Amino acid sequence: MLTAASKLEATTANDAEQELTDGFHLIIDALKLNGLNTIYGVPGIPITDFGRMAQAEGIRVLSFRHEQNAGYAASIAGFLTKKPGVCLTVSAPGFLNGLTALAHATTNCFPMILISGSSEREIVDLQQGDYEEMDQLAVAKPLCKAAFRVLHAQDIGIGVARAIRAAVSGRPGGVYLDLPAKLFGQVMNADAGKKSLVKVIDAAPAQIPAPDSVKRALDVLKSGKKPLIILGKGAAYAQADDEIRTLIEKSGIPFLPMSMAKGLLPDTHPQCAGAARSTVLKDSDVVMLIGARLNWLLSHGKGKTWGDAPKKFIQIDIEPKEMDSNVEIVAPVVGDIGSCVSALVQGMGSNWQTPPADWIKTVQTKRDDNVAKMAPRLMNNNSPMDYHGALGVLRTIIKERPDAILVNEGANTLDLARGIIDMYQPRKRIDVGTWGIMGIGMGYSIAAAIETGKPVLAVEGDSAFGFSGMEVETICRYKLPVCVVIFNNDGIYRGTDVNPSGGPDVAPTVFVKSARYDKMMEAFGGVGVNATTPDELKRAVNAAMDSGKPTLINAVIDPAAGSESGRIGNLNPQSVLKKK
Ligand SMILES: CC(C)(COP(=O)(O)OP(=O)(O)OC[C@H]1O[C@@H](n2cnc3c(N)ncnc32)[C@H](O)[C@@H]1OP(=O)(O)O)[C@@H](O)C(=O)NCCC(=O)NCCSC(=O)C(=O)O
Repeated sequence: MLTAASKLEATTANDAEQELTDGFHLIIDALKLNGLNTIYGVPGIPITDFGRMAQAEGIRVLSFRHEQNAGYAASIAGFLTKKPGVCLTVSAPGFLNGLTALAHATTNCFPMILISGSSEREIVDLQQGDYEEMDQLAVAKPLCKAAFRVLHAQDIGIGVARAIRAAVSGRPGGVYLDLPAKLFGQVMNADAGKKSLVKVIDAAPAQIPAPDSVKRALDVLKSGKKPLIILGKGAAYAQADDEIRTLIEKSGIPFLPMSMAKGLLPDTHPQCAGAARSTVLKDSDVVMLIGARLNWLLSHGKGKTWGDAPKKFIQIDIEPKEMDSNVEIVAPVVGDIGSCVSALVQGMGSNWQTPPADWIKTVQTKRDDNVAKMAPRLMNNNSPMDYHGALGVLRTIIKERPDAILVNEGANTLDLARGIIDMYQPRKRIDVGTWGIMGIGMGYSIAAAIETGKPVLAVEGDSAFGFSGMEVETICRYKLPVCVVIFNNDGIYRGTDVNPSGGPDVAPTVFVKSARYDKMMEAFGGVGVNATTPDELKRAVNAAMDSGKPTLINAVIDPAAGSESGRIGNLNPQSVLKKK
């Protein structure tokens, strides 16, 4: 509805006044009607006024410095809330910047809607050279789950409803909503406009698994002498935390969390096999995947990682096409994770046999060995720091503040932090996801602070931070409780590579030596700290988490620390320094 200040009035033939609305307000009303009250975006033609009006109407509008970061923010907002995160961009270049995040959301199965202004259809279709001309709908289509264009104000309600339903139902993903500039100004009768809006009922309906499939899965699980459960980020997304915990504990089966599923049950849980990863993948005989895909992160379910022992896979996923995508799935269970896990728990009955004691013992021994081997390395107070000394401090801080959100990206910084920092609560670790992408850091941090109200600790490689670093201004502008720690070892993987040609340029993996990223934060009124020892790092992070002030800590890491194997993972926390 129009505000008093912006009411548009028209005079009918008999001089009676008729209340009108327009495209701007219909879009705002449609979003609000469906509980979408936050927009992440970058203003500009033709959506600047839209952002202003949305803010005036009570939507939280967060302006970023680059659309890709706003898009990543929207994507992770979708993961954290199960509602589509909304990103708003300008035409062509802004749209393209946001598109990377939309594709990322689709790949990661996060619900997100990219709303983009676009130039005039008539001119675009005749390719007459409009301002920022591009057939955005056609470009977006292959990169998202669904794409819609709304041409008439009376269709806005349906367009927004379809976008929401497409984003969250079934396997969630990214949706593109194309709004040509002319649509915003289209005027229509306010009553008719209101009636044209659609409140989406039951946007992501429960998908109950077939009873036969549940029985089959339980029969296979029961047959295992060395069973394993793998939890993926789909399990974290489902917000079926209690059901999942019950399943794991009732079954007595060791579980391996993928990185964004860490904390669904604490990493310190006696059944957690995170620190016995190689052993459980190689030696297990029955593997139940819950919201995890057999993609590159699980070596496609075959090869050396999985050892020679024959395996039977059970898979729980909402998407039937996921089954048999890499190896044979002997017991597919198709449905939403909450419904599937509840059905499995019910089917287990009251006299479920926990796995043989020797399997449990093997897993526990391996885990305890790995944890014990790593422990002394986390205690050093070296200067410059190594990864273990610095991460040892952060591990303790997260243990003491288990509800903080940990954002993590980088190569070595990612691979080592994943293993070293234990998580205790669901959906507290957000990271590079399915693509192993660089650049999510500041967008994720901003959305995590906005959506959860919790303190955020972003642990960033110096290279990874560079992709979204300008958003520290956004963090300061909105006074968000985000503490960014940059593991600064002067380069990508490490800062000591040399130019083999002997020429004047530094090696492609090397950055400015001894850079002071903390000064960036100070430039915008935040707190900047240069930390050269684990003790200094600990003090600075604790101060930031206590104060909630935007803080950036330049953690000075030995430039020779780090390994190139970080680029594909498989970096053992115990061996990184030996590999350099
Ligand atoms: C799929 C993977 C989890 C597999 O990695 P692995 O190294 O095999 O496993 P992990 O990291 O989980 O564990 C390594 C070892 O540490 C052990 N481990 C795990 N946790 C612990 C704790 N808490 N204590 C002690 N030991 C531990 C674990 O059992 C393994 O030992 P053992 O059991 O003894 O083997 C990883 O490859 C991954 O997530 N990769 C994503 C990488 C990524 O996205 N990179 C961004 C691209 S960077 C980029 O763009 C670029 O560089 O270019």
